[in-house]
Amino acid sequence: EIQEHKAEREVIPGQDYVLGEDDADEFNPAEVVTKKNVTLNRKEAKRSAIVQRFIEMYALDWNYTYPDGKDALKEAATWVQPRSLHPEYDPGIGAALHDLASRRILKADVGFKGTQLKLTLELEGGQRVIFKPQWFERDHIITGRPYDGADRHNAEMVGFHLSRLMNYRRVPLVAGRTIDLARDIIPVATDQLLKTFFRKDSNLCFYGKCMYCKSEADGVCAKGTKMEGAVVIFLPPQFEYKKHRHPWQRTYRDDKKARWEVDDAYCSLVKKVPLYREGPLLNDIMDACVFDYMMGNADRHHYETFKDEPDSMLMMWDSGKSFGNPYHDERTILAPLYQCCRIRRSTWERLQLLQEGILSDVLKSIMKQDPLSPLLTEAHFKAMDRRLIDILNIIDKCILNHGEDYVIVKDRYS
Ligand SMILES: Nc1ncnc2c1ncn2[C@@H]1O[C@H](COP(=O)(O)OP(=O)(O)OP(=O)(O)O)[C@@H](O)[C@H]1O
Ligand SMILES: [Mn+2]
Repeated sequence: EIQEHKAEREVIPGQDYVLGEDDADEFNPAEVVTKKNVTLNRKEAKRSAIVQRFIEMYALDWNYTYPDGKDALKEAATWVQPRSLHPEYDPGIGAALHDLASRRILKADVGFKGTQLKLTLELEGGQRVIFKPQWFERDHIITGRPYDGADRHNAEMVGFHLSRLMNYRRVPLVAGRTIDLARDIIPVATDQLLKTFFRKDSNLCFYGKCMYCKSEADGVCAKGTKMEGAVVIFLPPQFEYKKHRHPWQRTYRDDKKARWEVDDAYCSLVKKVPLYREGPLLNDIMDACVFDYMMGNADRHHYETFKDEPDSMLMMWDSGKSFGNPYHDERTILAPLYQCCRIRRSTWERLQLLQEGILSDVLKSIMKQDPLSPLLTEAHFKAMDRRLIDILNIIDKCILNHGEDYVIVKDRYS
C-alpha cells in the first residue's frame, strides 16, 4: 500500500491516466465511465478501505468498563514506560478518557509549573490532573509571531489522538471537559486559588498562579459558570524528569536570530553533542517536529525526558500553542527535518499511509466521542492534511539529495 501510495503522489497533476491491463475487468462499457473515473473509483475504494482499517484500530469506546471493575485511571498509571505512555490498542484507554472527563473533582488548586494558566485537580480515586482552560472559540485565528497567543485547550486533545495515530504514544491521556466553576471548583478550591476568583459581567473568572498570571487582567472567564478545558492525566508521582533546551529553540526576540536560523549546517553541530550522537533523542526530535508542524506548534522551547533513563522518549506533552492559524504553515517548525534530512522509517511509513486526507478522516472519527467534539474546524483538518504532504515532499527531496539509506533510519525505538 505504501509503495502504491507513493507512486500516486508522484503522478504529475493533470496527466491523463492510461488504462492498464488489470483495469479491463473493472471497465464496464455499459456505463458511461471515463478513464479518469475508473482511476478515481479505484483510488477512492482503496482510500476508504485504509480509513476504515485505521478507524477499526484506533476508535475508542468511552463507555468501556473493565469486567473485573478495575479502576481505569489506576490502570492507566501502570502503562507508563520509558518509550511509551500507553498501549497502542487497549479498550482501557476509552475507559480512562471517560473517567478524566467525568469523575468528581475532590480538590482544586493553582497550577504547579509552567508559564500558562492552569489548575491542578484531584479526581475521585486520587488521580491528579491538569486542567487547561479554554481561551478562544474554535474558529479564532491567531496572527503574529508563530508562538503568539494563549493556549488552545482543544490542541491538547488533538495532540493525544495524533500521537496515537502516529503510533508515537508519547502524549499523556487527555480528555475535553466542561466544568461548572461554581459547582465543581469553588467548593473544593484551596484558598490560594479561591482568592484569584472574580466576576466580569455575568461570568465567573479566575487568574490562578503562574508566571503570566498575576492579576485579573490575566484571568480566564467561564461562560456564566461553565468553562471548557483539557483534562490531562498526571504521570505517576514517582517519575522524575530531566529538562533539556531544545536545540532548535527560538530566541523569542525579533532582534535576534538563533544559530539554526542562520546556519544551514547546524545539524552537524547538534549531531556532535553526546546527547544526540547516539540514543533515540535526535530521532525523537524529528518525530516531534513532524507532529508539531502538522498542528502548528512553534513553541517547543524545551523538552523533558525521564530522569536516569538512557532510552527515554522525548515527552511530547504541551501542545497548547498549536492550531493558531489554519491558513499559515510555519515551515520553520520543520527545521530539524530539513536540516538533518533524517526520519525514522516507522514515522515515514505512517505518514505515507495517512496522506490523501486519510489523516483528517481518521482523526475526525476517533475524536468524535470527546465531550468537546468537534475539536477542530474544517480548516484545521485541511491544514493538517496539507502539512503532511509538505513533510513527505521534504523527505522526498532529502532522499534525492542524500539517498534513502541516509535519510530513512531504523533504530531500536522505531
Ligand atoms: N501530564 C503530566 N504529568 C506530569 N508532569 C507534567 C505533565 N504535563 C506537564 N507536566 C510538567 O509540567 C510542566 C509544565 O507543563 P506545560 O508545559 O503543559 O505547561 P506550560 O505552562 O504550557 O509550560 P511552558 O510555559 O513551559 O510551555 C512540564 O514541563 C512538565 O514538567
Ligand atoms: Mn506551553
